[in-house]
Amino acid sequence: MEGTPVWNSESSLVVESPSASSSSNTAQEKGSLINVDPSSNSVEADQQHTNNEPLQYGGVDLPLPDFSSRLRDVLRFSPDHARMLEPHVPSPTTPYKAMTPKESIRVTLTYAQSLDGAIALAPGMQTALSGPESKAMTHHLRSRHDAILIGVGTMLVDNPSLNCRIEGAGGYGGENLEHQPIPVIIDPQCKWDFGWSKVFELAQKGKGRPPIIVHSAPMPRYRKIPLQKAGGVSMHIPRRSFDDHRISWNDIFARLRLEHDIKSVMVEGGGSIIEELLAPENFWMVDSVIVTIAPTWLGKGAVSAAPKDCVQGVHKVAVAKLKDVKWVPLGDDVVMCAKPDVKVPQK
Ligand SMILES: NC(=O)c1ccc[n+]([C@@H]2O[C@H](COP(=O)([O-])OP(=O)(O)OC[C@H]3O[C@@H](n4cnc5c(N)ncnc54)[C@H](O)[C@@H]3O)[C@@H](O)[C@H]2O)c1
Ligand SMILES: Nc1nc(=O)c(N)c(NC[C@H](O)[C@H](O)[C@H](O)COP(=O)(O)O)[nH]1
Repeated sequence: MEGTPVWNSESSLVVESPSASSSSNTAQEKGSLINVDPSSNSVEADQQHTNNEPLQYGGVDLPLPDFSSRLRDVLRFSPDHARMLEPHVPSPTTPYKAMTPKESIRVTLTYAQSLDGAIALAPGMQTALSGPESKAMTHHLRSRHDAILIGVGTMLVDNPSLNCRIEGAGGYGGENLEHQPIPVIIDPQCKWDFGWSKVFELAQKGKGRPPIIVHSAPMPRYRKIPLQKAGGVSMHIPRRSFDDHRISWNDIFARLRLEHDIKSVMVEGGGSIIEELLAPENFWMVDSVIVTIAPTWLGKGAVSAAPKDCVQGVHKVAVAKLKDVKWVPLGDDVVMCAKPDVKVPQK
């Protein structure tokens, strides 16, 4: 389809951050980044002088301008909006709800949809739905989670950066890899070629962390070696059973917590992943739902975020419900923040 809007790809930076450093897969409780200017969402870098040669005037060296935090495509999110979202993002005081303390991980399900409940124009198509303000919100959310999780379908279609480009995050004016989430890709059959991805490029540049790939089929050496060389991790989790190719979400979240100390994960899609987590057997694992609704209709044939229907006895019932709902207008979009209205099953 011609003229389909897509999100801008990763920023080529005018000035390299001096502090790119080694990455670690050990997660930490995350604090908040302070973003000072609510009126602006991106900072254009001054392109007039980008190398490290001293500027000269009449044979005299002039002091170099300070570009350290003036990076192209760096995003800002208004502190007022950040405060409104605060009860819906993980913080060290948010109680865990999982079954055992070891399995405790806070899960935020977040995505953008049209007015007809679609997340992309067609299968295999990246579609920009979030406006600039809600895009900045997504990156603010990324800064507040230890990990960001997507399905391989999204990875193959979108080739996303999966890093945090909020001003002050590591590689974007901040130190090391501070506030950069660990990308987690659910890729049961090892289809993703990490070596040719943006995630790889950003990890090499110190602007994002190397990923964890969750798979159930054996990972071939030609995939594993570049992954491990870059500091990434292959996490083998067997599928549920012989006739169910899926991996259990309880296993995925428990292993992320137990083996990598990931205490919070932001699930960004795509369609199949959202549908699975909204299903009654999984929805209790979700702590927070944050959905951006964009003022557009994508039409029939679009990729929907609709879970399988639910029948109790002979009656159809709602699949999933929310409570503590808050609506936050952000630019032309509206963002719904809420908590699942479900009981945690007892073991
Ligand atoms: N609007 C948004 O917020 C948003 C967000 C993300 C993706 N998208 C769009 O969604 C589309 C991709 O969606 P999709 O449904 O094709 O792909 P997906 O990203 O949901 O990935 C699906 C794949 O993940 C794996 N998977 C999922 N659950 C699994 C489980 N329990 N066990 C084992 N493997 C599992 C399977 O291989 C499956 O084929 C793209 O068009 C993308 O642009 C939109
Ligand atoms: N919040 C949101 N609004 C959208 O309009 C849209 N298309 C996505 N899609 C999510 C998906 O994971 C994308 O691939 C990444 O959002 C790409 O963004 P990055 O390169 O990682 O910054 N997400």
